[in-house]
Amino acid sequence: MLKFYKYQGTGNDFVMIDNRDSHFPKANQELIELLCDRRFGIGADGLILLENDRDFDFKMVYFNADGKQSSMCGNGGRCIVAFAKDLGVIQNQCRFIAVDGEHTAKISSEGLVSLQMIDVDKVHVEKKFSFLNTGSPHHVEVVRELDRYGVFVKGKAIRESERYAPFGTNVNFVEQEGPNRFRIRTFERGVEDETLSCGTGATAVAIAMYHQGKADANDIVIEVEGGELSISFDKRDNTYTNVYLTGPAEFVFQGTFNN
Ligand SMILES: N[C@@H](CCC[C@H](N)C(=O)O)C(=O)O
Repeated sequence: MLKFYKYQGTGNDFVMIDNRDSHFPKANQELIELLCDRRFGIGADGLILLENDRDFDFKMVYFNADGKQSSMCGNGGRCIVAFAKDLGVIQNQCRFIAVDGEHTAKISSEGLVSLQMIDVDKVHVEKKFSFLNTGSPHHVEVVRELDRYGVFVKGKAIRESERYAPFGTNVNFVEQEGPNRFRIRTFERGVEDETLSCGTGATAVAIAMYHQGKADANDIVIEVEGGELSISFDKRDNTYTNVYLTGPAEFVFQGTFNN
């Protein structure tokens, strides 16, 4: 019997496992895929292990719904902070280690989790899109009529295109809603579908829009299908630093899985 917890951050949902005693068989890709399966398992966009680390409050190990370990997950990072607090591992602030390095985070009195993301020193800008890495790789493209946009078909084609082979990319389609406010829809690598939110994606869009002069504040609101995220940063010598991703991260339910 496997004890699990389910969390979500703006609709990006995760199976959380307290793996401080190292009991979880993390090489078992089929099991992780099954746990994330929405019909035969618990259902989630990804699975996250909370583990002990000698130098940090905890370690985050992230797997996409396809069962493979992947790059950083921003919403998952915010959710594991809420999970660590619920387990009593931390109080309202922490320092943890993930695949892309060290992260700090704070939980506000309203329960919003603010997660420091990696610095970004490269934004590749083309006429029709931009590409940057915010812990995970992101293609960012401004489109019209986002509501009716073919996110699945167009996102999948870009994700699988020669340009991003062999590793692929996440794909964000963006529409400006107002000054320093954007709405996005994201096709996620490893889920191979549109998700309701992507934290590293929202961060990438905020930085890409600022970088191209479509935003002029260093605090940007990103509306995602599952809610609202805000991204703040400083720009120094062409590097985006003190990048913070802020939004809700909530416990949904817990249970045991018969494996
Ligand atoms: N949902 C995530 C991104 C997770 C990683 C991504 N699917 C990848 O493999 O690149 C987020 O909130 O950042």
